[in-house]
Amino acid sequence: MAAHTYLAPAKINWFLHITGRRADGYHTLETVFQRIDWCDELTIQTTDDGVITLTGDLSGVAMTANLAYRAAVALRDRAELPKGHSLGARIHLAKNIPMGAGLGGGSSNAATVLTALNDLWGLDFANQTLQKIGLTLGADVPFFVSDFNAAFATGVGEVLTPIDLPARELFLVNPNVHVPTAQVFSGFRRFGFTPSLDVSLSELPDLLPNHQVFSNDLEKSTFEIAPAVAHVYEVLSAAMPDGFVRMSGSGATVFAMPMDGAQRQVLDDWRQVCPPDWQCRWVSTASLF
Ligand SMILES: C[C@](O)(CO)[C@H](O)COP(=O)(O)OP(=O)(O)OC[C@H]1O[C@@H](n2ccc(N)nc2=O)[C@H](O)[C@@H]1O
Ligand SMILES: Nc1ncnc2c1ncn2[C@@H]1O[C@H](COP(=O)(O)OP(=O)(O)OP(=O)(O)O)[C@@H](O)[C@H]1O
Repeated sequence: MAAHTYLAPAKINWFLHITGRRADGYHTLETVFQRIDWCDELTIQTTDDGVITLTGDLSGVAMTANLAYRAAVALRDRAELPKGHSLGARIHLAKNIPMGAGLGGGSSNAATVLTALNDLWGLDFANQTLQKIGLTLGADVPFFVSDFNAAFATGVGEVLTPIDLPARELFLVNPNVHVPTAQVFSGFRRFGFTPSLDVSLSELPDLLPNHQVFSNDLEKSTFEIAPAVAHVYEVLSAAMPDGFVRMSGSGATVFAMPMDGAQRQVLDDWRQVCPPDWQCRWVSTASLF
């Protein structure tokens, strides 16, 4: 069968407040996810031989541990097939989104495989069902399975309410360090966390770039684990004293939203001196589809 190519976008978290901890150890949170136009690319061809393979940029992650591969297996396990019928797929992954970056790259890969194979295999599961399957793969997967450009999320990130946010240009800096999410969550408590928001969802879009109201409760834990992330945060904050600077997810990526042309120029100038092994880029939150 013909091969189909899909873009898997990354996300940022505009803020991330920890609101509690479940019995299973996962933390509940409130956050706003928004997609950005920094994408991985997946090419998928289906077969009826019952074999699923993943090739391309596996970046040291064994195929069977890769979230793109695990998504295909999870979906196939849920399919009720007529006797003798078997589902297979050849998946090729081209990575652009850095891993362990707080950008949800692996989660986005998983979501893209779920939605694409649901269509190509003719399974027609409802999106809500795909989100539930996605949640077994990672807390960010349900957002990427949804078709929301931006969403307010609670739970561990699976209770989603879409919100309309304006398209913005953001300056992202990833200092090329891999931050283990588990270690970040295990260490944040010492630094305290933000009380739950008391703003209505309708107020959120206008309030969002307000540095005082919205924070990321994981920042200090990540800064301690990876001082390079703290350095990026300090440099961008110094460059834009009244701008919006925030770490995304559990890091290592920090993003800045310039408030005016002068701040945009400052970031562009800073880009010229960005260390060669760091990834510094402008991205847009405009809807991709
Ligand atoms: C930080 C975020 O990226 C925000 O978007 C997500 O909450 C991360 O969720 P995720 O990708 O599912 O995280 P994983 O990398 O699978 O989780 C690694 C470990 O981080 C801890 N973890 C993760 C998510 C969460 N809400 N609470 C946690 O305590 C758990 O110990 C988990 O075993
Ligand atoms: N296809 C994949 N792409 C990226 N990472 C993957 C993939 N499959 C498995 N992983 C593993 O999952 C981990 C988390 O990857 P992912 O990119 O989803 O999270 P992240 O970049 O840390 O973003 P966040 O912290 O927001 O979840 C990686 O560190 C990697 O070891």
